[in-house]
Amino acid sequence: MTQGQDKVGQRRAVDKHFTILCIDDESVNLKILASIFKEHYKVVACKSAHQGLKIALDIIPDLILLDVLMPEENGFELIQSIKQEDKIKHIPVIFITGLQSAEDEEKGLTLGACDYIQKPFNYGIVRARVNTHLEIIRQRELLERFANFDSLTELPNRRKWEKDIKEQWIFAIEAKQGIVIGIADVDCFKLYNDTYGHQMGDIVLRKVANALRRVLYEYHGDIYRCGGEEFYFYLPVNKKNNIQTILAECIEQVHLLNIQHSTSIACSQISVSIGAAQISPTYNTALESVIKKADDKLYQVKNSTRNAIAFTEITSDMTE
Ligand SMILES: Nc1nc2c(ncn2[C@@H]2O[C@H](COP(=O)(O)OP(=O)(O)OP(=O)(O)O)[C@@H](O)[C@H]2O)c(=O)[nH]1
Repeated sequence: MTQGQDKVGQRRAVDKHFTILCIDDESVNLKILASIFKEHYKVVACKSAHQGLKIALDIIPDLILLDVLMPEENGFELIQSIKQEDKIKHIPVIFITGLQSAEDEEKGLTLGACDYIQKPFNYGIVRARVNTHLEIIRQRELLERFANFDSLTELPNRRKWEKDIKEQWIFAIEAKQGIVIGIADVDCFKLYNDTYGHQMGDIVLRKVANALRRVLYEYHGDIYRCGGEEFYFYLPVNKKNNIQTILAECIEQVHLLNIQHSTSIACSQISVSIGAAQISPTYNTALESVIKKADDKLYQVKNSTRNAIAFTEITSDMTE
């Protein structure tokens, strides 16, 4: 296989993650659309607006190709229903229709369609227009990724933390499950930079991030880089997770990196301090107060030995 072919192959593999939902009451049109797109995208076809809405809500496609004239509910009515559903209102809809007047086209676009293609259509034009809209989605996904990730450690960043922790918090409340919120901070990192240089410091941050992530992922938690050498994390509490053991494993895995730190006052190797708070939250508990408790605990360790854990279990009325 040539390098060029390989690239095309990779591109196709990436494209396959897009799903196009085609809604048209004519089987022959659905067959044509499937034949145009099935090589590069996943195509789901359906023959009525009612069914189309149900499928869209179920599979959340990346793009919808929609006929206008259909028995019972028509495409103009369906797009209005789509735009009222939070889960799918962002999905681009392209009308493919036999209606050829400027008024109809204006109506379709005003109702929120991103494009309007008249039948009989040219295969190449349909393909090009669909590709353009999927390319916009691809770019948006890329931007979102960059906006949510820290390029040095490849961990999600503070922006993502703020979004995810709210979701995890709500999940814990509804599932009546405990959650641990923690902060891990590299010890004497300024001294490390001063002794070994900033570039070596960057390598340490990457390695520490990786070591902590490996442990927390194993127990279905997640970790975020929220400051220079400060990592926020959460862990779900369940019968299988012994929290104190997991936190001790985090400390241990950082030790096992075996990175010498001759000027540290905490340890002769790179180490982290961890502050963490466990709670079974209710709608009356404030997430910020639990993060503050974890921060207080971290402060406590930093003011003593460092290279250790300070953990507290708090009740939903915030008493320890
Ligand atoms: N190499 C590197 N250093 C960073 C980065 N972000 C922050 N830092 C450094 O991290 C150091 C943090 O210093 P301090 O807040 O004084 O904390 P510390 O020296 O780790 O001391 P304790 O937390 O009290 O143990 C500063 O010197 C920052 O310059 C980064 O991306 N790369």
